[in-house]
Amino acid sequence: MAPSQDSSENNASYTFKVTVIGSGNWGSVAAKLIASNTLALTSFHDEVRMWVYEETLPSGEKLTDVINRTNENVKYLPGIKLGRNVVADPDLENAVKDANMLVFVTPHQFMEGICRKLTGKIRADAEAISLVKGMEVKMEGPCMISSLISQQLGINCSVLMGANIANEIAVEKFSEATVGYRHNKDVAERWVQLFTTPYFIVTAVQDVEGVELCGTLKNAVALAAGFVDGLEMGNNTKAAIMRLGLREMKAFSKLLFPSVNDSTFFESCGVADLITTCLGGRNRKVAEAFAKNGGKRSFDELEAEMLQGQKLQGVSTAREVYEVLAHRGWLELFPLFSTVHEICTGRLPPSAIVEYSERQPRSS
Ligand SMILES: NC(=O)c1ccc[n+]([C@@H]2O[C@H](COP(=O)([O-])OP(=O)(O)OC[C@H]3O[C@@H](n4cnc5c(N)ncnc54)[C@H](O)[C@@H]3O)[C@@H](O)[C@H]2O)c1
Ligand SMILES: O=P(O)(O)OC[C@H](O)CO
Repeated sequence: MAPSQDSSENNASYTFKVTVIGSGNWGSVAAKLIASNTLALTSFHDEVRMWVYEETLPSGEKLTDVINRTNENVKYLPGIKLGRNVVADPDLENAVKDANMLVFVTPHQFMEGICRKLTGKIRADAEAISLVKGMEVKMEGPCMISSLISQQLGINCSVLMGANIANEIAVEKFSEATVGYRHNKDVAERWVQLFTTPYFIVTAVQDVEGVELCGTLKNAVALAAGFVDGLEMGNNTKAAIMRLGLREMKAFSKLLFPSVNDSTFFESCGVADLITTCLGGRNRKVAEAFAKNGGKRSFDELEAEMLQGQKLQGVSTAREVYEVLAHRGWLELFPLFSTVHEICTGRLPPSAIVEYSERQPRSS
C-alpha cells in the first residue's frame, strides 16, 4: 500500500506526531507498539514515520520499498506486520521534519553521525526519547546517548529501557519497561501512554542516568554470561557472574552519577533486563560462540555470521567502559568489566572470566 498521508481533517484533534529514528530489530518492534497506540489515541497523529538506513536487499529491491509494500521489515523483523500507519522513509531530514516526538533506536555507534545530520533540522518544540543502549566516550569523559541527543539537538531527552528482547515483544508476549525522565512528569506520562499496551507495561522513574546506565552496562555483563555458557560452566556460575556484574553496574553508575537511585536497579531496566539479556540476548549468544572457539574467531566475524546485519552493543560498550576506568584509575575497582574487555580484545582467554570471579570479595 502507498504510504498514507493523514490530513488534518481526518486527524483533527491530534497534537503529537511521532517519528522513529531506526528500523532494526527493536526499532521495528518499537514502531509497531507505537503505531497501535497512535491509531487508538486521539492526541496522536495516526501516521508513524520510521527512518530506515537504506539498503539494497539480495532481490535488488530497496528495504524501504519492501517495508512500505509488505508492511514488514523483511530483513530485521521478518514475519511481523508493523501496522499500516507505519511509513518507512529513507530520508532522515524528511522523516523528522514535522515530528514533535522523536524516538531514537539505532545501535549506539551511529548516534553521533545521526545527531550531526539532524542539527538544526528538527522542530524546536520536539521531545526525544532514547531506546539506545550504549554510550560515547569523549575527551571530557563519558557521554550518555540521551545527553548526546540533548546537547547536539538542544531538546529534552528521556529514555526507555527494560527486559525487552524484541522478538518476544513482536509476538506480543508480556513484558515490562522503564521510562527514565529528568524533570517533567507530564512528558514522561505521554511517553508511557505512547508505548504501553496490554502486553507491554511501562512505568516511569525520575532517573535518566540510572535507567540508561542499566540498559548500557548490562550488555557487558551479557558477554560475561555468554563466556560462561561457552565454557559450559553451568547455571550457578552464570548466576554468580550476573550478581557480580550487577554489583559493578551499580557501583559504576553511582560513581559517575551520584544522583542514581538504588531503586532503579529493581525496575525492569535493572535486574530484569540483566536476567533476560544473560539468558536470551544476542550479546550472550555471540559471546558463547566466541568462548566455544577459544577466542580464535573475532567478534566482528561472529556478529556478521550469526546476526545478519544486527549489531552487538556489548563489545564496544566494554571498550568504552574500560576507557573510562583506565582514565580515572578505577580498573581495579571493576574487575569484571575490565576482564570482559580484555577477553574481547584477546589479551585474556575466555576462561579468565571464571578465574577472576573466584578471587572476588564476596560482600559488596
Ligand atoms: N533487538 C533487541 O532485542 C533490543 C531490545 C532492546 C534494546 N535494544 C537496543 O536498541 C538499539 C537498536 O538496536 P536494534 O535491535 O533495533 O538494531 P539491530 O541491531 O537489529 O539492527 C542494526 C540497525 O543498524 C542500522 N545501520 C547499519 N549501518 C548503519 C549506519 N551506518 N547508520 C545508521 N544505521 C545503520 C541497520 O539498518 C539496522 O537498522 C541498540 O542500542 C540495542 O541495544 C535492542
Ligand atoms: O540481544 P541483546 O543482547 O542486544 O539484548 C537485547 C535487549 O537489550 C534485552 O533487553
